[in-house]
Amino acid sequence: MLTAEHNFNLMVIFIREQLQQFAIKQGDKPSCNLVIPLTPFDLLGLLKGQSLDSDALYPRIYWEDIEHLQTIACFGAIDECTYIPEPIGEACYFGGLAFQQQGVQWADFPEILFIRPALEFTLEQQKLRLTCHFNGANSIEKSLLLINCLQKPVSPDAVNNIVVSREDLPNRQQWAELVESAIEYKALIPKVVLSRQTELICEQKVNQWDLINQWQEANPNSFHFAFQFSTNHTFIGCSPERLFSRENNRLKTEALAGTVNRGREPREDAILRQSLLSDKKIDRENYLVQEFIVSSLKRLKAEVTCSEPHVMQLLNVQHLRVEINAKLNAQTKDAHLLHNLHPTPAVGGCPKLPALQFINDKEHYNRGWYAGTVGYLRVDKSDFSVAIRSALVSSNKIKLFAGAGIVVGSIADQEWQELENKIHTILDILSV
Ligand SMILES: C=C(O[C@@H]1C=C(C(=O)O)C=C[C@H]1O)C(=O)O
Ligand SMILES: [Mg+2]
Repeated sequence: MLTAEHNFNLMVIFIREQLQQFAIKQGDKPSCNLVIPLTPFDLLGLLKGQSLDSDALYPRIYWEDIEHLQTIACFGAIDECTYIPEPIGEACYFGGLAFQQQGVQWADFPEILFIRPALEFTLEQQKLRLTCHFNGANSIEKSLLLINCLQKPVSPDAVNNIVVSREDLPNRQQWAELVESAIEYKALIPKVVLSRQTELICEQKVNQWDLINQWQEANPNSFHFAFQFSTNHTFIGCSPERLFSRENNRLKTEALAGTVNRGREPREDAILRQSLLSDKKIDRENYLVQEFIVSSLKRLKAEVTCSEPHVMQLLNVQHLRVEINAKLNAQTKDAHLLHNLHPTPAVGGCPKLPALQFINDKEHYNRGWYAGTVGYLRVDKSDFSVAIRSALVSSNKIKLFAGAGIVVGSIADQEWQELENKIHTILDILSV
């Protein structure tokens, strides 16, 4: 175990020695991962410290679950799948699914992408470990190469950038038309979630690691993630919503839908909070999600229970939330869960297919990984967040995404305001 005084270079030497000893014991075809305990340091700082042109260190992934049980930074890949893999042994895959498997044209972000990382730094209960993942010959050499490229962490700074322009797609007028046409379809599609892309151009290049750092400080009770598959684009997010987590055959999921803003003072906040629990339109937004999740799980022969609705408070908004627990059928795999649950009517609509068709036909831009799902898969455990409250960062551009569920009784102006509230935290960080 390293002591706190050891600097980064000593840590690299230490890791190299461990890898070399492991190679002597295992030969060049190791049969298990190598796990090395390290003195804790900041993982966002480690991601920030890496040079953009260290190709071997791509993909770069950051992940923190909503309960803060684990914070993870991954570098490099020893396997890449454009399908949902079924992990065996100690394998772990990080990745995600786009919102819709139709017409995804996001550079670097295909319909499905999962990678098995080469290096995985995991901070858990204040202890840091490095897991070197191996598959076959020369694996240890590959890990050594990556370790030799690693540069020391650089502490995240406050975001200090000026936004010079903003463009909404759809704009306010187009949004009103979109909401109106969704309401015209209400008999066929009782709920559809419509969304907007807001493109900000900043004066300087945006540091995505500083941005996610500040975003997670402002909204700690969320998942925090970043996926960077090449120099050009990083998809980041600070999402309050879980698609599901599974531990062996125990599944946790939720219906999170229905939004009001936070009050300026405690009394107003409490009134708004109460309105979430009593408003009919909000109840409908949420209930349609719950119904979809429960029936999807029952179709997979799971035993399902739901909690009473309660309120989840974030910095600028509060949501109605119902917890759903299930005991899975022994045959159910993560791929079944992903294909059956994603996208739920929290981001798509219901009935699922007509709602997705409506979004595909009418929305003004391509959602890509926004409202998709991101997370990881292992044999015994998997965890996926719904990729909302997310942004695509490239150079000096940030595309911010926000959506709102449209049901009978939705009013375009109020839903526009809901979109504004949902991106408020990040606009605040950028002082727009
Ligand atoms: C689609 C988003 O959020 C979803 C829509 C909500 C709503 O309309 O009330 C609330 C939470 C999420 O289910 C988003 O934030 O982009
Ligand atoms: Mg809503």
